Formats: sequence, structure tokens, C-alpha cells
Amino acid sequence: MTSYLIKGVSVLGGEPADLLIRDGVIAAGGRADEVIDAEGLVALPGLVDLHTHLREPGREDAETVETGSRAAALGGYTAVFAMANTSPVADTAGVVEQVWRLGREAGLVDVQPIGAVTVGLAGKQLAELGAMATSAAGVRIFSDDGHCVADPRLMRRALEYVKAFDGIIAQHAEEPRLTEGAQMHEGKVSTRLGLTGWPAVAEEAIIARDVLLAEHVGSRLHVCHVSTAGSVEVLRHAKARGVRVTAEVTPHHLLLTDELAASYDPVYKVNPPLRTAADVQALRQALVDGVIDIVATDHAPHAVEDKECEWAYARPGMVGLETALPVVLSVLGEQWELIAERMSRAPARIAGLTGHGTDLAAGTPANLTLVDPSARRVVDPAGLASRSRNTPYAGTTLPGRIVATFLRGEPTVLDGKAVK
Ligand SMILES: NC(=O)N[C@@H](CC(=O)O)C(=O)O
Repeated sequence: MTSYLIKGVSVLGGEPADLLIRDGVIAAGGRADEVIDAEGLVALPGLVDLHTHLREPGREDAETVETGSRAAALGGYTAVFAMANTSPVADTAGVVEQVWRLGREAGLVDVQPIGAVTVGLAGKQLAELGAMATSAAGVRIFSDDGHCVADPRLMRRALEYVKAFDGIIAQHAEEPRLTEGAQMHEGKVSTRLGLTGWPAVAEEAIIARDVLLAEHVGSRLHVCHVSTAGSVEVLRHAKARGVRVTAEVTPHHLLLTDELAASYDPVYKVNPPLRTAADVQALRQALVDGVIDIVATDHAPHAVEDKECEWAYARPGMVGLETALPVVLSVLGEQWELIAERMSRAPARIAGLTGHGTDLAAGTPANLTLVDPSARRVVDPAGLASRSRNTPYAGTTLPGRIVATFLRGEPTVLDGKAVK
């Protein structure tokens, strides 16, 4: 195994130092086979994404485990959690093991499958959570993402079931009766455009219900893609009460607003929808003060025919793995400790993922990424490694370039290019 000396790198924004990677771990000192001149680069623990759609099995035309893994590595990630809304749905041990095995075969990031909460995401009957937990994939997080577990009794049962093995229910918080026919955020812009609105309360009502259920059961709840200022207040209240709840925000909800829908360009259609500037401000503040624990991409690749059509017919979702860190850098600035916490350590801790999200001390697994914060990049959809092109940042200049990524000491990205 090739050893690497990363010379003059700023670990988490600290003073320049040398970092040695040997036999898959960060080593204390000594010689190396290869030297990487890392002057001006920052080393972060490899990023961990708790919310990725890899589309395999079923929609390999939009993404595969391999192409999504490559996009993740290029974005600085060393682990991603694959959502269950595939076809067939990842609601059995067989499907989660398939995704897990495909991830190992690709070997670019650790792919951890998320299991569905209900059979077929239909919200009627619990899926075989225990069988998925004890499968080779060792599933700990369950989600019907794309759909809300709307039935409160089923949600309660799911929380009770996973409590036995300290599992997590990750909820897509959307009261379906309040979002029937919804096309975008309900507000001034939707009124002006004449599009049916997705009100903030549809998210907030489910989060409020679920934190109370999680408290009642004493189980762990994770809230996917929080998008409103009101949701932040509900979470703040729940955390103050000691409820076992964690929450994520996406890069796009930290940057973009519902005004973009005025273009009628479906690249801006996403679930939950882009909200107002006031929501964006509240989400940024919540990420800084910890009410929101992590950034998760909600990388949602879609084939051209599902995106380049009329707004009403377009599928919701945006690709995000390759732009997440640059977007977060543009929002937070070079707050490296905070970025490492929200994009690597906290997600690894929430998921119980060992070997990722470390402090890069000697002896820890060499899962890390090197970033050039001074570089600027104009996002070119054609240059993405993802099989889909639905990025809302086409033509936008973003700060930060991911120069290299290492998974257990093996480079997956070097010189900004995927190694395989
Ligand atoms: N986030 C999205 O806009 N899309 C997700 C599922 C969903 O949450 O609707 C997808 O799978 O495409």
C-alpha cells in the first residue's frame, strides 16, 4: 500500500504541518513513497452524508451506487447513507445487502444503506426493520424519505421497535394533507406565480408531533432536511426538554430562496421547497448554534426527462454531493472546526459510524479530504461525475476545490480527479 506524506497542510485550519498516511491510518512520522505538496490546503476528516439518493436498484439511468460514490468522493466524502426510495424499495434485508455490496465493490466511499420504515414506503405496515438491522448491511437508520410516515400510530411503533437496538427513525416531515398538489413554498411568491403552495406548517406540525412521540417512547428521531424558521423553534424547544432528536439542513436550503421559482426552471423544484430569505437566515443561525446538528446533501439525481419539462411535471430534487462543501464554505466562511463538526463528526456520531469523523490524530483511520479554500470554481453540469445534471448552481462561482480524498489511506481523488 502506497504511503503518502502530505506536506505543509493545515489540519482543520491549524498551523501548517506534515501528515503521514501509512497502512490505512494517520502515522506519527517517518518516510513515505509519495509526497503531496499541500501548501495552502486544509485537511478535514472525510465528510459523511446521512442523506443521499443513489437510485440503484431501479433508476440506474439517473445514478448508480458507483457514479454516486464517485460524485461523493469528488465532493470530499468518505461515507454516504443511501436512502431507501429505490425500486424495489430498500425494505428488506435482500435489497439493503445489495446496496451495501455494490458500495463495497465500487470502493470509493463507505455506502451505508438506510432501510425503509414501511413496506414499499406506503405508510401502512412496518417493514422488516429487525432483519435489515441484523443483515450484513447492519442498518441503524430507517426512513421513508420522499414520503412522510404520516400515521402517528405507525410512527410510534417504528420508534418503539428501533429503540431495542438504539436505531433511528429519520423522518421526512411533511403532513400530506397539507401539501396535496403543492408545487413550491406557500407564500407571496407562490401567490404571485399562481402555483399551489407547500406551507411551512406542513413540516412544523409533523416535527412537533414526532418530537413528542420520540419523547414519549424515549427513542431517537432524526429530522431530514429542515427548511423553515418555525421548525427550528420546535427543535430548539424539544432539545431544551432533552428529547433525543437530531436534525439536518441541506446546502440548498442554506443558500437559495423561493424567489428562484419565478424562473419556472424545474431545476429549482425540490422537496421540501426552497423557502424565504428569513427561513434561510434562521437555518444558518441554527446550524451555527447547534439546534441543527448537521448538513446533509439530499443529493437527488434525476434523469433529463424528469427534470427538463414543465414545472408541474418535474420531479423534485437537486444533485448536491459535488457542491456541498463549496456551498457551505460560501455560507459559513472558513470556520473549519464548525464545518468538520457539522459535515463529518456529528453525522458519524449520530450514525454510530466508527473510523469516520475523527480528529485526524495519529493512529486514526486515514479518512480525510484536502481542500483548497482559495480556489474558485464555476459549476459546469457537464463536468459533474454524477450521472444526472440537475444542479441549481450551473454557471455559479463557488469557493473551495476538493483536491484529494482518502478512504482508509487509499486515494479516491487526487489533483481534483477521481482515481478510478
Ligand atoms: N428531496 C427531493 O426533492 N427529492 C427526493 C425525495 C423527496 O424528498 O421528495 C428524491 O428522491 O428525489
